[in-house]
Amino acid sequence: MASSMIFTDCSSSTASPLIHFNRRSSNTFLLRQCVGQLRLRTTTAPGRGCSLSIRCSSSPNPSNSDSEALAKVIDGKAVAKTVRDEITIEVSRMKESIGVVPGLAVVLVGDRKDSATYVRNKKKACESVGIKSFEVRLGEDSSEEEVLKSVLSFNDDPSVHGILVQLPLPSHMDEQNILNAVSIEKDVDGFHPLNIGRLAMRGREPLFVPCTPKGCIELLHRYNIEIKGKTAVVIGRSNIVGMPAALLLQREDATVTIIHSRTKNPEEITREADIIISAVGQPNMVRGSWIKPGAVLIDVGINPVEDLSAPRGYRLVGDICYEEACKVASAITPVPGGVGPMTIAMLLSNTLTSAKRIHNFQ
Ligand SMILES: Nc1nc(=O)c2c([nH]1)NC[C@@H]1CN(c3ccc(C(=O)N[C@@H](CCC(=O)O)C(=O)O)cc3)C=[N+]21
Repeated sequence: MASSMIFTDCSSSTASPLIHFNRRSSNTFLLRQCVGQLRLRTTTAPGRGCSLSIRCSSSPNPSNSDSEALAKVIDGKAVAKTVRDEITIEVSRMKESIGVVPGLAVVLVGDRKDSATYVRNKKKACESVGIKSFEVRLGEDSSEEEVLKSVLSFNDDPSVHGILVQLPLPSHMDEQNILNAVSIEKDVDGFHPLNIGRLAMRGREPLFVPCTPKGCIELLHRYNIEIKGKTAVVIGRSNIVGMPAALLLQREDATVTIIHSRTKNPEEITREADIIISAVGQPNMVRGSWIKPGAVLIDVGINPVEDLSAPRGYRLVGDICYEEACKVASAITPVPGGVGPMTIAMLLSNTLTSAKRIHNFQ
C-alpha cells in the first residue's frame, strides 16, 4: 500500500536508526490536512541518541521503565458506541412522531483510498443509527463548479440535513470557496467561517461545532473530568482541530495556551498543563518528560508507522508517546480507539441536531 511511514519505536530503549519513508501518502498527508503542519525541532538529548520528535524509547531509568501504568484509559470506542445508541433512540423517536429521517450527504472528490475508507465508515455509522446517507463521488479532474453544483443541490434538498465535503480536496480546487457554499444550517462539520466566528465569541452560539474537537470535550465530560479553572495546552493550531479545540476549552472556562511550530519552549509550557490536547500528526512527539504528573491527555494524532509484524504492514500511533505518558498521566486516550471513533459519533450527533432544528422537533 502506498503510505508514508516512519519507523517508530516507543517501547524499546535501544537506539534504532530513524528511517523515514516518503512514499507520498495518503494517510499522513491526510492527517496533516486534518491537524495542520507542526514540526517541533526538538534537539537530541545528549546520550539519548535518538530524534525525540520521532522515536520514543522508554525512560533510561530502569526502575521507571518497570513501573506500572497509572493512567486510566479513556475509551473512545466505548463512548462512541454509547453515543450512537443514544442517537439511534432519538432517530427512531423522531421518525415515529413526525415521520422525518435525518439525512447526511457526503461529497467525495477524487480517488484517494483513505478518503474512500473514511467515507465508507461514515456511511456505515449512519446506517447503524438509522440516519439516511447520500453520496456524490466526483473524479479527481472534475471542476470546482461541479463540486459547487452538488453542494448547492444538497443545500436545496429537504431530505438532507447535513452536508460534509470530504477533505482534502484536489489541489486545483479552492477549498474555502467550496466550504463557504455549504448552507450554515447544514454545516455539520462546523467548518463554515460563520460557525467558527460564533464559536470564538462570548455570548454567541455556533449552529455546529467541528466534530473532532467536540469529540475531545465529550470524552472529558463523560469521564467527569473537570475543565473549569484548569490549565489546558492545545498542541497544533489547525482550523479543523487545534484552533476550535482551544476555543471550546476556553468556553468551558479553562485557561488555554496554544503551542505551535514557532513556540520556543513547548516542553516547558506543556508541562504546566492539567489537560493536553495534541493534534499535530507527528508520531510520539509528546514525551513523558513533557507531562505534568496527573495530567489528562487527549491524543488526536492518528499516524501510520511501519510495523512489518502488523497485518497491514503498519500500525497507528498517536502524537503522544503512550508508553511513557501512561506512567505519568492520570488519564489518556489510546490510538486507535480514542478520538477517532468519537469524531464519527459527533458527526452523527450534529446531523441529528440539524434535523431536529430544521423540523423544530424537541
Ligand atoms: N470534511 C471532513 N470531515 C472530517 O471529519 C474528516 C475529513 N473531512 N477528512 C479526513 C479526516 C479524518 N477523520 C477521521 C475520522 C475517524 C477516524 C477513526 O475512527 N479512526 C480509528 C482508526 C481506524 C483504523 O484502524 O484505521 C480510530 O482512531 O480508532 C479517523 C479519522 C475525519 N476526517
